[in-house]
Amino acid sequence: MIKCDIGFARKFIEDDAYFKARKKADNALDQLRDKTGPGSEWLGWRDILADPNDAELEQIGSLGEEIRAKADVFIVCGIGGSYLGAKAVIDALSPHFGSNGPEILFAGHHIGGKYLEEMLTYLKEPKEDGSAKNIYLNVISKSGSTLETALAFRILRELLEKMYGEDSSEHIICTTSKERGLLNKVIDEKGYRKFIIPEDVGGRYSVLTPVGLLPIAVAGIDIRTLFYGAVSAYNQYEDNAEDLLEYAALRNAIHESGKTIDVFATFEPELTSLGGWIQQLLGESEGKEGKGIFPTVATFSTDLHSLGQFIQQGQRSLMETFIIVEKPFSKLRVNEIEGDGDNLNYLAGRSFHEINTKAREGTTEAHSEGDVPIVRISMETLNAENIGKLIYFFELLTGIFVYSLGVNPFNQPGVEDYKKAMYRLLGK
Ligand SMILES: O=P(O)(O)OC[C@H]1O[C@H](O)[C@H](O)[C@@H](O)[C@@H]1O
Repeated sequence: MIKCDIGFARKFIEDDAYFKARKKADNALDQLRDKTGPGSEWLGWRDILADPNDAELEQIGSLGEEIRAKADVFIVCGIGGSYLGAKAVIDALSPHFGSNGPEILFAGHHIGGKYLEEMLTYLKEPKEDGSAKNIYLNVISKSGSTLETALAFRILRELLEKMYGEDSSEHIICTTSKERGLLNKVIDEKGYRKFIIPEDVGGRYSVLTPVGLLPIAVAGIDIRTLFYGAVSAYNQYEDNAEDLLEYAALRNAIHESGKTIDVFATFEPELTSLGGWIQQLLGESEGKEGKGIFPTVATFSTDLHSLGQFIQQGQRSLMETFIIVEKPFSKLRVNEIEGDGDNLNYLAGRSFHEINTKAREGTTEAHSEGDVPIVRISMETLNAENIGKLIYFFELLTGIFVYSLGVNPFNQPGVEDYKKAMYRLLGK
């Protein structure tokens, strides 16, 4: 179960304001369930959990295994919702160093030429035994026309065609919409394998579709456990969404009170990328019509040594949301040394988990005293099931909170503005 504790934040909000916001949250949940809110044609992220497609999970799982067995390198080519979810889950559940399967690289998520150039060089370099790397490429784009992704795909596709000739179609898997978009033209031409992104699931809500699931499976993570974690959260909140309603109401009341920034912070470096996924999910959903609380991401205690000063004493425009793992997932303890030259023997025998927990408790105390409302979201252990639950927790929270602001959570009209200006400047 995902726990949500608003206790450290609730005291910053008057009862009247909270109960008013709570009413809005209750109505927002009704709108989601009855499909009566704006953008209700985009609620497929709920439907896929209400009626799981086991055959597709099986198919993605076995392709993931096949690629794991064959590939040295697997490239995820996508941007925004087409890579952030996969990266979040993979980083949360994979080893930091070394690899237990193909090396997973990301491309198509920016226009940095040096990065792509160096990637090409790296891909062409032989392995230690002198043989060529076996490379697989998963291009992921619902629209098929996103410039960053399309450009990287063009460059990488050329390399794979040079390396594998006719067989290159074996090495390229496309994840895109059923019929729309330019990628479908290329798929028809070249015969690439294809996975479909349901029309009614927007990019930032798509991690539990083939968009996220194939890369996650290639990383060796059990996608069924992940997916069914989300399914159990779905069932739980269909039954009782009290926690989420409280959190959405509180966030709404904090928004009303004029706070403009929510720092999504974790004390576990494994969860930094999860912050990136939450940032898009909430940010693109709520940031419209002059409304929203800007979601930003921090990893503590690292960033307490850079952003901590501002959070403690800078402009009081902040709230924080801590993402917590309760149980230790490392055994490391502090060793005792003779002479205690570094004065750390007082910690000897204690685990890093305990020290990290004290850092979190100390931060909660200090930031609360600095008038920063803190919400604590926690899972008991870091595993695929709980990450699945957390994914649905934040998807549903986003839907409820953004509807309670009176905003459509499922479009992103503002993103087009930079694209239009860029295309004009490029002479498209
Ligand atoms: O999957 P794609 O169509 O390439 O879209 C990738 C991303 O870019 C867009 O500009 C949107 O703002 C995002 O919501 C989306 O996730």
